[in-house]
Amino acid sequence: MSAVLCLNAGSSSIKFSIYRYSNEPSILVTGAVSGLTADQQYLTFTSYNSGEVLESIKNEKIESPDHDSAFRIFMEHVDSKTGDKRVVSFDDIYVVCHRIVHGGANARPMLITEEVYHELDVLSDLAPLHNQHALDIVHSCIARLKNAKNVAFFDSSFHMTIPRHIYTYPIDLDVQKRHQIRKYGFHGLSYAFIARETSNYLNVESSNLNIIALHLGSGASACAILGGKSVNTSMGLTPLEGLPGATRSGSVDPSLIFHYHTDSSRMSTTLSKDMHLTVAEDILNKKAGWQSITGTTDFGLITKRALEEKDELAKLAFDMFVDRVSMYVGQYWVALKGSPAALVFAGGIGEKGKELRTAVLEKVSCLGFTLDEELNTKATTSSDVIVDVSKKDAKLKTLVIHTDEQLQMAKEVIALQL
Ligand SMILES: Nc1ncnc2c1ncn2[C@@H]1O[C@H](COP(=O)(O)OP(=O)(O)O)[C@@H](O)[C@H]1O
Ligand SMILES: CC(=O)OP(=O)(O)O
Ligand SMILES: [Mg+2]
Repeated sequence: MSAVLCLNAGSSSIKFSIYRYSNEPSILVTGAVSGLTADQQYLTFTSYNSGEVLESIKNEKIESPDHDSAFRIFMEHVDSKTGDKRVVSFDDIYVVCHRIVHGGANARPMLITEEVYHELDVLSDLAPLHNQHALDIVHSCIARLKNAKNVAFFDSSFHMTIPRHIYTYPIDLDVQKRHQIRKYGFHGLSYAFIARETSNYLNVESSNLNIIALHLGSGASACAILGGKSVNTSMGLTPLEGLPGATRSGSVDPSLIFHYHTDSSRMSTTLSKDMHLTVAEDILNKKAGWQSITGTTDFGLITKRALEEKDELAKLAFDMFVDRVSMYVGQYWVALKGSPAALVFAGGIGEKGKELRTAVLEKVSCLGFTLDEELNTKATTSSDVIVDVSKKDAKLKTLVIHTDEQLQMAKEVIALQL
């Protein structure tokens, strides 16, 4: 048997899937380790035999300090037998697909050679919560799966269709050119998955598909898709721009950092003159976001505290997120000339956060989007890839899509016959 291993190193989780290598990839093993930015990590793991569940572990508490150790734990499970059966052996793995968040201006997947590895290593600074973790895993795969090819899939590739006046920043053009500074955008594998699934669901040719897509997880972004292509997205040079995340500030006034001083009651740029730029970057990427307001990275918990326990700071974080997300829906409504066919929610929060969807829909209902509360509740636990949560006969659809970056990579690698 020939198999494809797909690895998706997110900022707070790592997701893994192994498929049989065939025209329509069929699932053999899938799993995730979540909570990598929290005190406790959880493992989920399911293996299948001809579509039937063979072994299932749900949210088992584990200790995993980083992405690479989570990957090792997953591989130990793959290697262990259930009864006398092993669903897939390491020797079966023919190709490993790695989700690499920052791929520079590369529009296509690349076979990872030593040269490509170093090229990606250089980009690590531009995705400080992602690229290095993914590259550590590439390293482990090269050492452990000696027969397998390693292919890099870039989250930024999907956005290479964004027009120049949108991807250009209003700063010195020579500097931008010299340092390849531009809006790149991320979550592209998820948006490619969403675009394909929505186009099938709505029975609209991909070249006619206009949607606003929201990928809301530990990192959150919005994307305007016009004619099946990304024409704008909220993340930028790095995944820091745009919406706030679990530990990321999202867009703030760039001067704010010069006034950021925890030990002084006075505001002055001279007080922060000793703040090194990497410290600033660290604060905005790792010590900001809703964790800095509420003390937790768990948006499910924030929602519960905000709406059930009436916790003031949780409510503040919740309302801030709803505000920022709704503003992008408005902005992209204009980008799509008022003609999107659907608003799509995806990512950990987009898929599980029914309260968040309700709150965002309240804000954007003036545009014509609707939400059926019963379907909204069902969507969170549904195993369907797409759940239509709009009201009956709504012209504009509101959809929840259980996005799957691993399956997107598997389909692409098989189509490319890599
Ligand atoms: N019931 C829930 N309601 C809202 N958010 C949730 C819920 N369960 C999990 N989440 C959030 O989903 C996020 C993880 O999203 P995910 O897209 O899986 O992760 P990553 O960004 O690491 O890829 C976490 O911030 C978590 O708090
Ligand atoms: C790009 C990004 O922020 O990804 P994730 O949400 O998986 O951390
Ligand atoms: Mg993710």
